[in-house]
Amino acid sequence: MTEHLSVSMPALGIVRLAHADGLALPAYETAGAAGIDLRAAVPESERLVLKAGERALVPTGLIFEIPQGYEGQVRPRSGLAFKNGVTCLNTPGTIDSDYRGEVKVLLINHGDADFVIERGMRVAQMVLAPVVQLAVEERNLAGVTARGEGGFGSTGTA
Ligand SMILES: O=c1ccn([C@H]2C[C@H](O)[C@@H](COP(=O)(O)OP(=O)(O)OP(=O)(O)O)O2)c(=O)[nH]1
Ligand SMILES: [Mg+2]
Repeated sequence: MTEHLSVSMPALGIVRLAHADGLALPAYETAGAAGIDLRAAVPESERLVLKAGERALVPTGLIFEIPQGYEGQVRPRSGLAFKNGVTCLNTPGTIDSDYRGEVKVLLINHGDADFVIERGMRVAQMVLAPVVQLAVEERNLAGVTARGEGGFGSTGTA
């Protein structure tokens, strides 16, 4: 499902760790999908049970080489959130382009039943997005604007 992608775009590199052997690599499930789904690389024999209210770091068994100038955003899957109350606690999780560790998904079970994570289950999705880095400068005063200090609903609701 990547034939339509521009060849001028840099590729996302993926290095598979031993515990992801046999799992499908993340891929765009449809031509217009924003994210690639991340699969749980938990051992077949030791299903991960996320009790109601519990959180867990779910291994993907993958190291990503994200091109410089991009980030990975780990986001929940709406199906898991709607059906099971299972979501990413730190959404969107930030994957830095210079991170070379295993990507993990921080799931939390907000539902009222145990949630069993099986090997290969698609537990989250990762959206690649461009990022800008700006120089950081300390200043004595901030410039005047019409908004000023107004915020947190200052413009009303209607
Ligand atoms: O859901 C996530 C979020 C982060 N990470 C990894 C990749 C990321 O590049 C790194 C650091 O993430 P972040 O900057 O959000 O965490 P931190 O608490 O600021 O840690 P650090 O001090 O290592 O930056 O942890 C994941 O594997 N999954
Ligand atoms: Mg950080």
